[in-house]
Amino acid sequence: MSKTIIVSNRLPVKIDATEQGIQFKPSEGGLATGLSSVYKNGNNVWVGWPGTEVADEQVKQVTSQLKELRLSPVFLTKDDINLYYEGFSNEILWPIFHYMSTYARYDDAYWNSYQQVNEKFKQAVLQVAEPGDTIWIHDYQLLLLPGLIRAALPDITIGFFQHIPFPSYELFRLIPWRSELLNGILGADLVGFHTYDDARHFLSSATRILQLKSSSNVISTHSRSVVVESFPMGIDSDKFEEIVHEQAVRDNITHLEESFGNTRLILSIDRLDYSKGILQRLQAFDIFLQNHQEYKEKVSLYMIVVPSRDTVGQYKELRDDIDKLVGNINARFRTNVWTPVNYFYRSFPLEMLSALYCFSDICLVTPMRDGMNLVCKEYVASRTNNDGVLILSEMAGASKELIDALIVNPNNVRQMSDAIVEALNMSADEQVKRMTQMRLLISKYNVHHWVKIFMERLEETKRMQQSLQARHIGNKTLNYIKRKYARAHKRLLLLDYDGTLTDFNTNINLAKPDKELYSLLDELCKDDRNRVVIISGRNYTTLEEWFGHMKLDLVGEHGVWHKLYGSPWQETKGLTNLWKQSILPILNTYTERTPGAFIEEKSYSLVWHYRKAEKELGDMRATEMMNNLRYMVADLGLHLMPGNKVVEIKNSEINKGKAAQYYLHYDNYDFIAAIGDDNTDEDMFKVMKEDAISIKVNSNISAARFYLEGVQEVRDFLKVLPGKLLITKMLDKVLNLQWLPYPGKK
Ligand SMILES: O=P(O)(O)OC[C@H]1O[C@H](O[C@H]2O[C@H](CO)[C@@H](O)[C@H](O)[C@H]2O)[C@H](O)[C@@H](O)[C@@H]1O
Ligand SMILES: O=c1ccn([C@@H]2O[C@H](COP(=O)(O)OP(=O)(O)O)[C@@H](O)[C@H]2O)c(=O)[nH]1
Repeated sequence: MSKTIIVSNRLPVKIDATEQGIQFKPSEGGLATGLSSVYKNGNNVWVGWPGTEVADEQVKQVTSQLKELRLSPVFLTKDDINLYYEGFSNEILWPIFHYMSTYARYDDAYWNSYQQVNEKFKQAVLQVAEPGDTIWIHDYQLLLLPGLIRAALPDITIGFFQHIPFPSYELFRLIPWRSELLNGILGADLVGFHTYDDARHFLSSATRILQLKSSSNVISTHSRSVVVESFPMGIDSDKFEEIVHEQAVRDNITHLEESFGNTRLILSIDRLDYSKGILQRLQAFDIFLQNHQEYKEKVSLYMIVVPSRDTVGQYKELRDDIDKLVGNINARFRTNVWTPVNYFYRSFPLEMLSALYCFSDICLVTPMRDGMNLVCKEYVASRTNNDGVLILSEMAGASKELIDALIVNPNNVRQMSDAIVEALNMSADEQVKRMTQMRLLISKYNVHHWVKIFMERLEETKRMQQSLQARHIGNKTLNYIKRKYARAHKRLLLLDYDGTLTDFNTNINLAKPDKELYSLLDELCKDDRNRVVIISGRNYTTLEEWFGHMKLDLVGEHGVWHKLYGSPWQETKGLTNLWKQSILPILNTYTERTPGAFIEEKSYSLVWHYRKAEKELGDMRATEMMNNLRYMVADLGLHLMPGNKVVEIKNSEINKGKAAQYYLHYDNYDFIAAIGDDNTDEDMFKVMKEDAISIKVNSNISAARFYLEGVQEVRDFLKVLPGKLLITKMLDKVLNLQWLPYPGKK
């Protein structure tokens, strides 16, 4: 039976070495607490670090004890912990991803260790992985792992989920090893984040830094399509609702009632982390106490800070700063019967957390940045009476869902202090109204729902990839096409130029044919059975200059100009270009506003190029321009054609489909191939007969039957097409029989 292998830096349990021997305690932190409800299903396995250095002589025992829990340990040495965990993960990635770039310390030793430890995790996964398994990798400590596993197991299903924010491109690109990290993540089939913004930022970094193409939320890497989406993580809400009724929790609530009497409690729970906004929260509480003497002895802050990463410099400092500020506030406001801030620097068992969630009137969750934040969700799930108020930072992923909380900006300490006053004065009805909405959401979008939709999407992604992969021309398909080619008496080859025969160049005049291209075209033209046509959007003068001397047919400007080999150029009759006077000034205004953009004027079309402009700006301007021109273009009988970093405006009766049709009617061809990479080539694919060899380059979303990755693959394909057949008649029969059904035109 196939299984899911969960991989994260930390296992859901950590080692607690006591005098009685080795024991395991639950790990803190959202990832471990959230996923531990899930991995227990079926025969799933969890691979990760048991949270501390383990002496060599204990490795065997720890491994076998963990194995019983279906946990597979990765042991980290002291150096690994210093350099990979505290160093690269928590002194580079954590601050950058939480928008605190000045905290980052770029160090080659950290990077080397990060690579080595990701490799260690790969080995651990390979030991348990079997064909058919699904591997689900979690978080920023393991960004290289999807790529490493993909290289070892090319067909395995890999999901990757990041629990912390993905920063904007401007932050991410600061990291010296940004390309390696992105390539690592893209080893996955599905990449998930908590919020839409994180997914959008990732797409932007991957396409800009790695120069990859994307269509909506799908990135085309050189060998696969990777889907990027948001999956906001939920909690095990039933668990939090049910535990409220347990005796241990009731006892804890009684103790809290005894200790706090009528004092209203504001709850704050975090790991020690500068991203959690603990100091700013204390400042807000300080302002609240200063400005609202009426709450003296009536309101206390109950603040739990769970020790975390306290060997990292910034965390140590933060701990000292919290100690000081708590001391300062208490020293100034404390009375004989009241402590304003009840501060605990340690972790608590679930039964105590649950009692605190139930007992506290307000939960104050105000991180400066947080991937999701599960504490606020746990508070909501525990409010079985539907009362209580949640004050939530707009910088927490959870704020995108919990819109009925009092939403605050954690940098605005006055606003937070005001929100405390508003919460203390909120009517019971209003509390119930808000809490009921939030509880419905938390219960529906729980952790099981999160796992389900992630896994379903992962399966769907794999199916999509497999169907696209089937269109890629591999050896078997190539043999089939070669056979067809060899048997044919009259062949038609319709070849687009830019992006198909030659790579894109930011300078359009430099995308010239080279020796290799000339020689392969010569080879094809030599055969009298072949009619080779370059069918391009380029103007005819350029085509004449580059190919006029060859035994080729040429089609320029998508069909406006036409030259049969041996005849002069011909122009399509009845076209007008008077419309240019109206359109050109509009294109000029967009060119003025977009550095790098330029206009190409052809005899019957205008092209707005932005290949030299900043990509996002160019895309935005192109969309704006098309919206602006839409009605005018329709009135003038023109067609707007978005392409790869271009928008072309041309007569609506001209397109590559019509140009191709001319050839289809011209003769009776028994082998037809059409190859192109752009939107304009889709018109050509759509008029092809069912048995034609239509091939889309660089994108697998097309009406074409087949797909090739890049110019070099097209060239290699055209080179081997006339070559010797390596298959026997019998094999040919098998291949024909096994041939894929025609995928249908879109
Ligand atoms: O393992 P540690 O270094 O001790 O840190 C604890 C975990 O912190 C982070 O949690 C994140 O995941 C939560 C669940 O998705 C999310 O609510 C929160 O916003 C994140 O900060 C970290 O992502 C984990 O890898 C750590 O184990
Ligand atoms: O003493 C404690 C305090 C908190 N938590 C848990 O730690 C997690 C914190 O997750 P969150 O997403 O809020 O933040 P993270 O620490 O992962 O950044 C929550 O599930 C808490 O219940 C815990 O196990 N023990």
